[in-house]
Amino acid sequence: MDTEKVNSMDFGEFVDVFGNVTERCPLIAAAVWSQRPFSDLEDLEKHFFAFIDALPQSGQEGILRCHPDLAGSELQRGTLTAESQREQSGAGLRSLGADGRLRLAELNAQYRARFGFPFVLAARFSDRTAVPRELARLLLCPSAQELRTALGEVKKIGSLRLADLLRADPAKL
Ligand SMILES: NC(=O)N[C@H]1NC(=O)NC1=O
Repeated sequence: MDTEKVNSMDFGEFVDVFGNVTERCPLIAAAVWSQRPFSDLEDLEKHFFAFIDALPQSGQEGILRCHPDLAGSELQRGTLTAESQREQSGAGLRSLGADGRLRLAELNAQYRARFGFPFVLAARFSDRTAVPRELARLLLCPSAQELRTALGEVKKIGSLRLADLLRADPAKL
């Protein structure tokens, strides 16, 4: 899909296509549509990220809370969004054994209790061994930077999703 195609999309089509660039936050795509025309992928991405950066802390935490747990029950049930299901499955989280799932559930719960939002990590840059290791590491870090770190992961996920969409044939979306 080229930039011209993106710029020609009406509001409904744009939100249908880009609504899950940020997991379960179609409002961001709805706002970004008003910023067209976009010069290229980088420009489009810049608008998504600028929207996130401009939110108050409560909005940024809201974005994090829209993310499903890594290796949570939705992954096992297959009820995640298509993107999330692919990312988590690709990282091998679906094939974790019962012990691995339990350990991650415990770490996810500790993280949520400590920071007040769920642990978010770009699964496509990770795997089932690295996810619990990273979670355990962050639990020992000072909390001041954690919101910024987590939003960095949201942006990595968004970048990869945007790149996939722009590579895709619009007829197959
Ligand atoms: N919690 C969390 O990080 N969820 C996600 N990460 C990712 O790459 N896909 C997700 O659903």
